[in-house]
Amino acid sequence: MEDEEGEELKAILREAFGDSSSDSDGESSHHRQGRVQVSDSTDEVVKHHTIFGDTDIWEPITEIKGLWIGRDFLSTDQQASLISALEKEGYLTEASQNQAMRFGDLPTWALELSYYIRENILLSGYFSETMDFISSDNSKESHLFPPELLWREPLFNQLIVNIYQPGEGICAHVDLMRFEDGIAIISLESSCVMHFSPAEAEISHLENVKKEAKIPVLLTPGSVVLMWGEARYMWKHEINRKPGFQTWEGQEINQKRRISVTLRRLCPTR
Ligand SMILES: O=C(O)CCC(=O)C(=O)O
Ligand SMILES: [Fe+2]
Repeated sequence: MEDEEGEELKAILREAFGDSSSDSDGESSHHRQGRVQVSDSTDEVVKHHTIFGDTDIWEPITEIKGLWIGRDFLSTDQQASLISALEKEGYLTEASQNQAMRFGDLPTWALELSYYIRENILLSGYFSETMDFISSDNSKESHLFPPELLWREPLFNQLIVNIYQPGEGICAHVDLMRFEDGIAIISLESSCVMHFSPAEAEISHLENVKKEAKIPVLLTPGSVVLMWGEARYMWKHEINRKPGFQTWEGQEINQKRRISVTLRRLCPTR
């Protein structure tokens, strides 16, 4: 019975996220523009469409090295599939449950998500096996993810699902050192602003950064945040959803339930 359910879930996820070996997903299961699409003989330049993938979903947060956001990383259908996978796990049943954690062998949906992240980074146009084109700032010429992190196996082996009711958030923190570098956070449901501020102990290592700096990053549903290097070790991140803190471009963001899936890798135990 469990196996059957597992197979069913796998099928749903394959349909939504696509199979990395045969990428035949059409517009129906993929609202954002296709990742693998060739233009017709009219030769018109179709923005967003390249045979190498969606380069334009990725945006560096230029103030913070190693911080990138992939907007519309998951289509509306993919977000719905992910939410139903979380529902099937029983994570969303009780409003009082605000966190679920898994270590080691991740469930199929999380493995699919990990492969999908890797695939998108590889296809992004901001990835090089050698790091030699990396620029010293966090511009478009810099790196989305370092190759040694992208190719580790497994890419992630720990996940946390955070379920935030309106008004709930997470205090400023640097993720625990028991996790390796290279963290991905997928956002679902309500949009919110995550603020980054320099970690006190690291301020002297951060060039041209004032200690009171606070960098807002808008996390929209279906987006993925990639954090590595300075962003992971030298900056704290927080989400304050108390009234008055969630504004973007002068507008208050209506706060409903928000779900995030954080994927990380544990440091090897000695
Ligand atoms: O919910 C989020 O987007 C962030 C979660 C987070 O920072 C954490 O679990 O360490
Ligand atoms: Fe965190």
